[in-house]
Formats: sequence, structure tokens, C-alpha cells
Amino acid sequence: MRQSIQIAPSVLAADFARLGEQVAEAEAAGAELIHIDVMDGRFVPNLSMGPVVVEALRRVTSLPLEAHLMILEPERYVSDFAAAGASCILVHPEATPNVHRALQLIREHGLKAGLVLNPGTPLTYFENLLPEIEQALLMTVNPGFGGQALIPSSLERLERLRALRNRLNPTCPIEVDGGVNTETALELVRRGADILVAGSAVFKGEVARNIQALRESYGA
Ligand SMILES: O=C(CO)[C@@H](O)[C@H](O)COP(=O)(O)O
Ligand SMILES: [Co+2]
Repeated sequence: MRQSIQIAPSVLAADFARLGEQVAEAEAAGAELIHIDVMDGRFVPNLSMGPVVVEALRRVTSLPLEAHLMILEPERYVSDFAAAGASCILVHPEATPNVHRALQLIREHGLKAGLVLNPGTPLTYFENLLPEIEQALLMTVNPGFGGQALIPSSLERLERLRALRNRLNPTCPIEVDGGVNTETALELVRRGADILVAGSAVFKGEVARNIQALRESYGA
């Protein structure tokens, strides 16, 4: 393992009536960043939250806030998420006619640009775009919902992504999203994950205990 692994709790699984408190609990328990899932009911079948949630969370935590945009034409909302206080914006090539332009726009706003691929999307996108990004996110479930089981073929994709990353942009962290829990984290870390997004595994139950259990599961 080359690095210290970071945990990014996904607030999609939090109790929305106590969102600020839950994020504060995650921060106090040592989470390194906060993952915000933005869904439009078109790119994915679900609806979730937008820039107002980023803006509200910016006031209650000093952790970096990353916006995972599961929306069509994400470039239309980059400035809104930047103004709301996001530190990183992650976009899907499946959701835009020109993902390179979307990544460029994110960087022009002074934010980290992240590329996310669905489980069925060829890794070729990373081959082309790794030099242009600051974060590489591999979906390990189909996007749209929390609480799903990790798709097993993701593990082999993760290893291939690690090899690409090592060759093309060695400082770019690899993040995995979907089905991360105490059963799957160790294997994900072994295969190359640097950042673990975890929704249900953090927010269902006691946050501090869950984060501790997740860290112990991969030997941290
Ligand atoms: O982007 C997504 C789902 O579309 C994720 O960020 C989920 O929110 C992760 O949830 P768990 O699988 O950890 O419960
Ligand atoms: Co996500």
C-alpha cells in the first residue's frame, strides 16, 4: 500500500433532518473529505441535492467538499457548485457531449477536476484524460442509489486503472464509489483505491464507530 487511505462519507445516506450534525460527526471521527451526490432524475433515475446543500455544508465543516455530478450536461452547473464552495467537481463522460471541456471549465474555476466512469464505460477515457485530472473516480455500482452491492468486475477494472494512473499521472488519487463497507474495503485498497467513498457504511448507525470499523477492516 503506497499511501494513507482517505475516507469520504457520502451524505446521500445521512439523516437529512440532521445533515450538519452528521457531517460534524464524520469530521470529528477523522473523515478526510465529504462526498455530495448530485442527481437529476435523468442521467440517473433518482433525484437528490444541488448547490444549496454544498453551500450549507460549507458553513458547518472545514473538510473539502466534493460534488459528484450525476446530471446531464454537468458543465452548466460548474460555476454554481464552485460558488457554493465545492473543492472538487467530478463529472461523467457519459453525461456530456464534451467531457474535456467540462474538466477544463472546472479547473478554470480553480477547483480540482475529477473524472468518473460508470461500470460499463471503457477505461480508455482514463487513458486519454488522466493527465488532465486531479482525481479518478471509479464507480463500483451503477450510479443513482446508495446501499447497493459492489459489482465484482470492478476489482479487475480498479487494478487496470491503477496501472494507468501509475504510468500517466502518478500523483492522481484513485477513488472508488459504491458498495464500500467493512467486507469490501480491504480488497479495494489492495487493488489500488486511495479514497473510499462510503455512504451506508458510515451513516447507517453510529458514525464514529462505523468509520473506526471501516479503517480497521483494511488494517489502518
Ligand atoms: O454516487 C453514489 C451512488 O450513485 C454513491 O456515492 C453512493 O451514495 C454510495 O452509497 P453506498 O454504496 O456507500 O451506500
Ligand atoms: Co457518489
